[in-house]
Formats: sequence, structure tokens, C-alpha cells
Amino acid sequence: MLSFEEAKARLETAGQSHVLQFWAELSAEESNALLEEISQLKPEELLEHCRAAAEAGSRHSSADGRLDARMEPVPPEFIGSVRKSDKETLQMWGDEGLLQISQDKVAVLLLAGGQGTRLGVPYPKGMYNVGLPSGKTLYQIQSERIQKVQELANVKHGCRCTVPWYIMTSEFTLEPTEKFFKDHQYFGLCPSNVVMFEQRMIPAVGFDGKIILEKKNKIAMAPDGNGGLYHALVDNKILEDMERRGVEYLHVYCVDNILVKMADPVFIGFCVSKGADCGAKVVDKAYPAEPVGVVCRVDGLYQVIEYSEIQPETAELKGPGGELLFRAGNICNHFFTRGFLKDVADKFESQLKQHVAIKKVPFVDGEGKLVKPTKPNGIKMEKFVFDVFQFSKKFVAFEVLREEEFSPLKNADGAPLDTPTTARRSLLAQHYRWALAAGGNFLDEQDKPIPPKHSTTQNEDPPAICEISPLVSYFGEGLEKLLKQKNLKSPFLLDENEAKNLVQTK
Ligand SMILES: CC(=O)N[C@H]1[C@@H](OP(=O)(O)O)O[C@H](CO)[C@@H](O)[C@@H]1O
Repeated sequence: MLSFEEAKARLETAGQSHVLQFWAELSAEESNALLEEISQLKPEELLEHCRAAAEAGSRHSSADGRLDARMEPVPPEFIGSVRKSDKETLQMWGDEGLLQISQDKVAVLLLAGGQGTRLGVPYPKGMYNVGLPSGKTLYQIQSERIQKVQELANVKHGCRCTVPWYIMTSEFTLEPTEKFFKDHQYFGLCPSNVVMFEQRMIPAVGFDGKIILEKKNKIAMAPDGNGGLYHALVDNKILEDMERRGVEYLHVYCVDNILVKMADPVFIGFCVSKGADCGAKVVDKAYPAEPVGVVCRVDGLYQVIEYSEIQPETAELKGPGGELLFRAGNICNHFFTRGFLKDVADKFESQLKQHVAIKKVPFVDGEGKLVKPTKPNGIKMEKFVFDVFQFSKKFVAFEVLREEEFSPLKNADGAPLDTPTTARRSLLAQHYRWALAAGGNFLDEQDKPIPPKHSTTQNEDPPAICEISPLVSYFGEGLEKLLKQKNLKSPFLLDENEAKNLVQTK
């Protein structure tokens, strides 16, 4: 660890001497913690970071329109689509994906370093329970999907494959996530195949270019955005781990989408058969101001323009058929080859754009009292995971069905969209559709038939409650043999035990 003198010199070089202003008041333990924090910061990088943040803050307007004029939509012929493809093609991609999975070539990587500020919980989002009949958390659902996709590949190819699960956490989420997994015996996964690592944290900076102190001995730090992935892969030797395991393809996704298909064989198979090194799943944007990024091209290069960085007028532009011109909504499900990630790590990481977020950052005033600002006072710099698309040699977009694949949990209940209620509803509506399609009949509590309803809107609950464990079915497969012509009493929970009962009562 640094000595006081070294820390002082380091901070002076970066113009940040104020970080030590409360030094004389700190206990030995407190001062050690501060020295430890300072020792993580490299003086030149810090100087540059603070300079760039202050400059970005002074001219900040995220949606400044600099890119809008150069944006063009992805030509439809460059988008693979679940809706527009026939059954055989989808089957072919799915088979290809399962083949790759069966050969241990596929891993999933979860971006879980965020603080879930909008959701308003003090713990990692993945630990959230949206109120399903089973009480499962997002982490449990995801873990069970991994187990099921492994099983599908095993059964098809007579193997015992592994889909390793890499989880990128941050200083905020690592400890609670690790504990949660341990407390739940990794939800049935082998701990050695769940690899958690931490992304970097960087200081929040005031408009004057000075690091913000959130305590007398603590710098206000924030994760470096989900694009911090590329640094973190190197810092934690994750690419080496993948190589050792023979992983060639990675499905990267963010934690909050309750419908995420982990290592989706169809998506993997599509990307692999197109020879892509980089790919993104998209859904048709629901309305112009929907808070999703749009996949598009800028100066001929693939890019995502984030919802906070697009001008409203651009988001509203319509194509010839009245559809949104920029409608390829990014659902934060990406495909990368290991080779591509290595290239990014070796050659391109430093070129990734810094995005600026102006936030309210709690700070200590000159007297050391904590102030919760009412106006934004700090600049946080973030990298975005999708900013590497421009370096891809062969990029593909893959359009999937929103009702099957996208229902993110962003906000607390009470907000109109993307809440625990909407997430729960989307999952239950999906499982209800699967059960109907498999030939099940629902009964109410008085054993009266509930008339089937084949589509429900986002704002209504399905007429019967049905939850199907991912351990029983991954994307609706295999249900006919269990549910056909069966009377299912709502609420109906199809877990592995119930599946066994149903087989026996054939
Ligand atoms: C930097 C980044 O990855 N932003 C993603 C991500 O947004 P957040 O609001 O940061 O969760 O998830 C959205 C989908 O839920 C996607 O549309 C958007 O582009």
C-alpha cells in the first residue's frame, strides 16, 4: 500500500490534493482505507479522467444530435428474424447452437455490476423476486435455464456438457452476489462453472474537475459502465479461462430481463452459421421514446445509439410503411466470439467512447458533513458494452419476439413500465401460452373451465396462472407429453415434481 507521502504526491500530480483534506481527523483504520483506495488510482489516468470528465460536463447534453444526422437504419436484409424465418430454418439454427453447446464451446456472461438505482433496492438486481408463485429470483431462473440448455444438448448429443456462467459484478454487487449463490448452493450448478469477477470502479468528478468525496475517507466511486467488461476480462484473466475451457462463443446479457434465453441455441446457431464475430438481438421498438438503444449504422459502421443520446425527432422518424425508421431496439443480448473479444482487449479497448452521465452524487462538505444534493453535481463516465460493434468484421442483428424474449425489470412498482409487475406478468403470460399450445385446459378454483385466451396485452394478467420451471422446459418444448388434454387448476406450478406426477398419471 502507499505511504501518506506517496499518496499525497500522486494526488498532487493529478490536481486532486483535496482528497486528503480530512487526513488529520481520520483514525488509523480510516486512513488505511483511504490509502488503499488511492493506491488503485494511477496518477496519469486520474489526471486524464478528471480533465475529460470536467470537459465533458461543461459541454454536456447527451442527446446533442451529433450522430443523428449520420444514422441510417440497418437494412432489413442484414437482420435475421425469428418472425420472418420458417420453422425449418429456426430448427437448423437451434440444432447448430445445441451442437456448439454440446462441444463445450458456449458460455454465458452476465453483466451485473449495476446498482439498480431505478428499481430502488439496496441489493443486486439478480436477487430480486418479482412475486412468481415459485418465489424464484432472477438469478435462480437464469441458473435453471443454463441447466436446462445443457440438458437439451446432452440429450441430443449424448454428452455431459458445461455452459460456464461468467458474472461480472462490481464493488457494489460482488459480495452479496457471492453470498447469495453460496447460500443457495449455486442453485444446482457446479460452483467451479460459475466465475464471478469484478469490473473497475472510477471516481465521480464535480464540474470543477475535482474528485467527489462521499465520506471524509472515501472517494465517490462508480462502476465504469457495462463496457467496463473489456477491461475486466483482461484484469481478471477471463479470456484465458475461456480458452482453457475451450469456449469459443459467448452470449453476453444484462441481468434484468426476466425472459432472457441463456445461451439461446437459436441465436448462437444463427450467429455461428453466418460466420459472425459479433451479434445483437433486437426487438421492434414499441414506441419512439421507449428507453432502449437502437441498433443502426453510423458512417457505415454498426453501432447502438443509446436512448439517452438520440434526439426525440430522430427517434420519431417513420419509414415508407409508417413503421419507425430506427426500430431495431437493443435488448442487451450480445454474441461475441472469443477471438473478437481478444482483438478488442488487445487493440481497441482504449478507443471505446466515454459516455457522460450527470448525476446527483452525495458528498461531504468542507466540514465533513454529508450532503445529498438536490441538483446534479457530479459527472460519471461510463463505457457501453455495445460500443465494440464498430470493430466487428462481420456483425449480425437478430430480431426476436418481444413477448418471448424481452421484459426488463428497471423500475419499482408504481412506474408505468418495466416493473416487477410487468416482468411477472410477461413470464406468466408466456407460460400460459406454452401450456395452451401444449393442449392443457385450465380450471378455476371451483373446477370450472377458464376459457382460453390466446393473446393478452401488456396491461392484463393471463386468465389463468401458470408457471413452468425452466428445469422442465426452456422455450416451451416438451410440454405436450405432460399437458395435452390435462385439466390444470390455476394457479398451476409445473416444476420437476409436478412433471413426474403428470407423467405417472398419463
Ligand atoms: C449501455 C447499455 O447496454 N444500455 C442498454 C441497457 O440499458 P440500461 O437502461 O442501461 O439498462 O439495456 C437496454 C435494454 O433493457 C438497452 O436497450 C440499452 O441499450
